[in-house]
Parts: sequence; C-alpha cells; structure tokens
Amino acid sequence: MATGIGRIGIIGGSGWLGAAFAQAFLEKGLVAPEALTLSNRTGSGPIAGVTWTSDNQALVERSDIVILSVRPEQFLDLSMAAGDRVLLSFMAGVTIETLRARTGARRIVRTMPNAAATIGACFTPWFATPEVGPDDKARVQALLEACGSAGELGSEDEIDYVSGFTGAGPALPALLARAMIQHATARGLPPALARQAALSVVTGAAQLLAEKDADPSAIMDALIGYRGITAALLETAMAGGFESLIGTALAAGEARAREMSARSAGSGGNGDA
Ligand SMILES: NC(=O)C1=CN([C@@H]2O[C@H](COP(=O)(O)OP(=O)(O)OC[C@H]3O[C@@H](n4cnc5c(N)ncnc54)[C@H](O)[C@@H]3O)[C@@H](O)[C@H]2O)C=CC1
Ligand SMILES: O=C(O)[C@@H]1CCC=N1
Repeated sequence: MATGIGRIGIIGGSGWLGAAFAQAFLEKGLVAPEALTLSNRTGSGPIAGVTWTSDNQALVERSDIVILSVRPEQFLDLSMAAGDRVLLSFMAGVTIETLRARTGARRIVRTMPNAAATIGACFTPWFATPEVGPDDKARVQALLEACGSAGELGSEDEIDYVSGFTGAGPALPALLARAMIQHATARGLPPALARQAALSVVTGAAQLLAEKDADPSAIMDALIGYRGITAALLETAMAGGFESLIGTALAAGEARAREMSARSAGSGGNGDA
C-alpha cells in the first residue's frame, strides 16, 4: 500500500498479458509482492513472492483492484462477485454491460493492451464507467503505464475500434516484415540476410517515428522529395490501395470485436453471488 495503488489481483496471472503486467508491477515497485494476488486454474505459477490461488473469489477478497486477464470464452465459465472493487478488464469483446451482469461490479474499466506489454512498449487505451472517480482513474493510469503508456478514451464504443488498432500490437508490422522477407528471398537474397534487413527496417528504421513531434506524412514527403527510389515505392503502394486496405482491415477488426461483444452479452449473471 506504500504507493497508494492498493492491493491488486490478476485473474489469469500466468497468461501472456497477466504475467507481463504482474512482473512490471513488481519490477517498477508499484505493487509489493505481498499486495499482489494472481490466479490461474492450477493455483501456482512462476512469479515468486506473490500469493497464487485457483479461487477467484478469494483473490477478489484480497484485492482493491481486480484485473481480468482471461480469454473472453474462459470468462463465461468464471464465477466471481466483485462487490465494490474496481474491475479492470483486458478482455476483447466483453462489454461493460456483460461485466456488470456477470460480476456485479459498478466501477469498471475496459482496457486494450497488446503483446508489447512484455517489453514495456504497449500503449493501452482505456474507458471507465462514471462510477470510477479521479483517484481510481489515476491508479488505473499508473498501473497501465507500468508496461508502457496509456490514455483514456471518451466512449466504450471506441474500445471495439482500438481492439484491432492497438490491440493487435505487432501483428500488422509482422505482416509487413513477412511480405518484405518473402519478396527479398524470392528475388534471391539469402534468407537470413533478408530477414535481418526487413526486421531492421520494421523495428529499427521505424523508430524514427517515435521521435518527438515525428509526423508520418512529413517523413514520407521528405523521402518522396528525392523523386527517386522511395518515391517509386511509396507511390506504387498508395496507388495500389495500401492505405484503403489497411482501413478495410481495421474495420474488419472492429466488426469482429462487435460480434464478440454481442456473443458474450446476455450470457447470464452471477454478480449477486
Ligand atoms: N495477448 C494479446 O496480445 C492481447 C490479449 N488481449 C486480451 O487479454 C486477455 C488475456 O489474453 P492472454 O494473456 O493473451 O491470454 P492467455 O491465454 O495467455 O492467458 C489467459 C490465462 O487465464 C488463465 N485462466 C483461464 N481460466 C481461468 C479461470 N477460470 N480462473 C483463473 N485463471 C484462468 C489461463 O490459465 C491463462 O493463464 C484476453 O481476453 C484477450 O482478449 C487484449 C489485447 C491483446
Ligand atoms: O485478437 C484478439 O482477439 C486479441 C484481442 C485484441 C488483440 N488480440
């Protein structure tokens, strides 16, 4: 409690995201080991010094903020009553209405981290119900910043959109890298060199976009200004519909998030348990 964050419980604490955030809370000194409870189905896991349990209700009783980090379909088999705790969900496609119906929580925060949480490079957008006050919002922001950065959204609707936009994390850059590797290899470059070259562009050169005040359009314009090779490459990609295809893909991600939300809705409740 030294930091004022309170006691934290993570349901699904040995999963990809659950473990990444648990490790980060401990490494950053945000949560003391004795204030951190993690659950999974076996009640044991690789993070030392914390409390492990398979009893999610016991985790809730030991926590001020409960993080739900199981898969959406696993949530439908999960039974717990949140009482007055802040409930912070990492789950895609599980709405506030469903979270409320199934856990009884009023103070709910939906978030959308991504796989880069494991390396502290995750931007996590979040949306909170009106019952979440300013102090709790500050705690949520601090917890999410343990794995990178975070920002509040204006509506729950936007969570479905960012589920593909940021939630997919490395997926679109991985597709770009794979396309470059495949092309270079087919062109005859040694596969290992093609891989090294493509990853250096996607993970190295792209770091220029992380510079303060970096503007993707300005970087493109500067390179197109040479009227040489990069101009030929970018103009061909744009004329071929690269940007509109990205838009179509993002819309498909949003549509899938909405389908998942509709499926999980009306799945019954145990919030008074
Ligand atoms: N992995 C990713 O890149 C992203 C994941 N998400 C969301 O985060 C959530 C977690 O995803 P991952 O960490 O990737 O999944 P994961 O499969 O790695 O972890 C889920 C964990 O929950 C545990 N679990 C299952 N049922 C349980 C129960 N009844 N009680 C306690 N623990 C239980 C499992 O043992 C496992 O450790 C998902 O809902 C997903 O939609 C959101 C954005 C990105
Ligand atoms: O693809 C998924 O369903 C998970 C949630 C958002 C990103 N990854």
